[in-house]
Amino acid sequence: MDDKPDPGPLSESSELFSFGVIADIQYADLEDGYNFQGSRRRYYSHSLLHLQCAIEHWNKESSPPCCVLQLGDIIDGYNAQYKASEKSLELVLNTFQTLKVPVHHTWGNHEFYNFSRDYLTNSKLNTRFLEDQIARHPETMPSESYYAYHFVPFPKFRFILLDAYDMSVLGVDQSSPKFQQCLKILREHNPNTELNSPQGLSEPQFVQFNGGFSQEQLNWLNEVLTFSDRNQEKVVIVSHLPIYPAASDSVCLAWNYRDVLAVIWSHECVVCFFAGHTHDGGYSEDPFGVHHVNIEGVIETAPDSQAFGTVHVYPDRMVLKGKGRVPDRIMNYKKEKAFHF
Ligand SMILES: Nc1ncnc2c1ncn2[C@@H]1O[C@H](COP(=O)(O)OP(=O)(O)O)[C@@H](O)[C@H]1O
Repeated sequence: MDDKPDPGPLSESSELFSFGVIADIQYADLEDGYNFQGSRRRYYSHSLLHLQCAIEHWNKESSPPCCVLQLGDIIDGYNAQYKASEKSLELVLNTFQTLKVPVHHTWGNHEFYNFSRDYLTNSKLNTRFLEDQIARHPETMPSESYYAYHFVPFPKFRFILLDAYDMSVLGVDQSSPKFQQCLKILREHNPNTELNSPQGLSEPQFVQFNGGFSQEQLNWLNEVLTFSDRNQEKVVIVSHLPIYPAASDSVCLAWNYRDVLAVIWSHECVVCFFAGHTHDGGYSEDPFGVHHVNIEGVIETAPDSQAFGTVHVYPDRMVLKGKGRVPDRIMNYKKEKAFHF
């Protein structure tokens, strides 16, 4: 199944560590279905078998990954309709229990179709306990009002998990001021009666199934990246929603993707940004040398294929080795920014 050519010559330098990536499992105990347009088949129950295969692969690696990044939408919204949200989540999380390394969970729209933000905060999908704190830098501590944190899986490498539904009408108490504020933003950009429809929009990302980043979260991100720049760290950012138009269907972008890009582009340290949501995947290197990688969704992956990857980290680059429909990618660090160990 993995008969793709090698991703090009690798330099003599040795691998420092690796990590796994997987997106949009969207498990449900249902017959196959289709996406909204009817153009992509969705394999709701087979997605669990895809996850099991990915975990078996990571567990068997001679040099195991340091962790796995689960990019959100772990179970499908249909579970809520069938009152199966908790049962399905338990099944998928029990499968993740067989993984021998930690998993970091990101939250996507389907998390909010099934659960409230409060429920998620108190659930096993909250992996903030895996965060690292920076002593004497309280400005790098995330607030409790969004689900985001950072951690250091290997010296000089910082991973940041972002909350792309910090500003959203999903999962928020409808009587709260935040809900009213988010609904106002959404309505200002989307006059459609059906707020999930991007029809006629000049900014098609303003749909109900997307969300955005609050100024508070962006300020926090800026502080963490400032610390990373100063300490010559390499940074990997993870979010359910993509932020770079050339790597994604425009309907799938975060509402205020430009604001996140502006923060990232004002720093040197960011190597790559991993997202899910766009089930067809995508990749682009932006003009500032940041690699945007959208991982193909498990839910739209046929039983005879696969959709996950392992990223191998070297002193001068990261190499994504994809399985099945996830392509290999070489992500060189910005010029002059390679580590010389
Ligand atoms: N073009 C559209 N017009 C109206 N509703 C839509 C449109 N695209 C998606 N939706 C609705 O938005 C919700 C999320 O869409 P879905 O494709 O299931 O999201 P995801 O890709 O995250 O699985 C669903 O309820 C779907 O019916």
